[in-house]
Amino acid sequence: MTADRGVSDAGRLSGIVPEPGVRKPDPLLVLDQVTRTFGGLVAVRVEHLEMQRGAITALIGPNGAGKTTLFNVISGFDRADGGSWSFDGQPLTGSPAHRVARRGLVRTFQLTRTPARLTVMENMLLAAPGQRGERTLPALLRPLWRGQERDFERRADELLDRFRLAPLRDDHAGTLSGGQRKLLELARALMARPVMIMLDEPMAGVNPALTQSLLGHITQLRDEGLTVCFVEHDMDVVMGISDWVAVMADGRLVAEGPPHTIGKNAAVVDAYLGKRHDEPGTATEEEE
Ligand SMILES: Nc1ncnc2c1ncn2[C@@H]1O[C@H](COP(=O)(O)OP(=O)(O)OP(=O)(O)O)[C@@H](O)[C@H]1O
Repeated sequence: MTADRGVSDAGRLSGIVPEPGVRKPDPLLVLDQVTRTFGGLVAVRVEHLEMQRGAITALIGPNGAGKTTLFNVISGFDRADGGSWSFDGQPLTGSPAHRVARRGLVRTFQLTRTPARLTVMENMLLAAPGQRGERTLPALLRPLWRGQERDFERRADELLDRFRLAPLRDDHAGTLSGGQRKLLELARALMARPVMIMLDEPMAGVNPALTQSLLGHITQLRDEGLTVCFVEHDMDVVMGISDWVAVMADGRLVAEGPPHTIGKNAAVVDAYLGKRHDEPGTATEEEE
């Protein structure tokens, strides 16, 4: 996980034509003709989308654009009706969540999934890869398993230190603030040493101070070589940390480009204004 390659992976996006479906110099995740329908509703219909390795890609769009559904499909928490996608050059289409995670693609959820009655450390260990335990492991191998447990605990402690959650190690997750839970969710996602993380609204419900801290952590992870895709409604956050922005509306990819180009893009303006004209705006839209 190092970005020490002369020009960073994210930097290699400069000069790419900002148009939907454009090819990237070193794509890690590639989607083709991905569709997901619910009854008669087409929630996702993405013709082609590439996410650059080592970059932070923001996935934005009005409410109901299909962002979470796309996350669910790719990460194996939902099924697609059609299409294919690959990760690091190998097919990933239709892989269930545990296999997707094993391949190095881990996602977080809009609403955190940190079991409240478990301690922070227990939450971390629950996210360890493999989840090998005494039930599944023959008694003879138990010493090996204990060794693995110690490795996981060491990894968990490193991450809790990194995210300044170490003092809360033995507290129940339920006692954490919304922002601390988001940090824990991020730390949990990193237990498996992923190649890419997909974060669904990582800043939602986080106070401004912790938002800054989370943003710093995400850019630092990118600088270490991690590929990041995140869904976000807060445009300051999107403009602040993303290397590239992909915009969805009505299930389709309607625009993509560097953050500074997106606000001026007619398709993006249409997507948001259309939404605003059709129905009462959301709090986020009204703030813009
Ligand atoms: N399980 C489901 N059953 C039926 N319709 C669904 C389901 N999940 C999503 N949808 C619909 O699919 C469309 C896309 O929803 P999705 O949640 O992916 O949008 P989004 O861009 O993530 O929105 P938001 O920003 O509000 O989270 C919406 O019209 C939504 O109502």
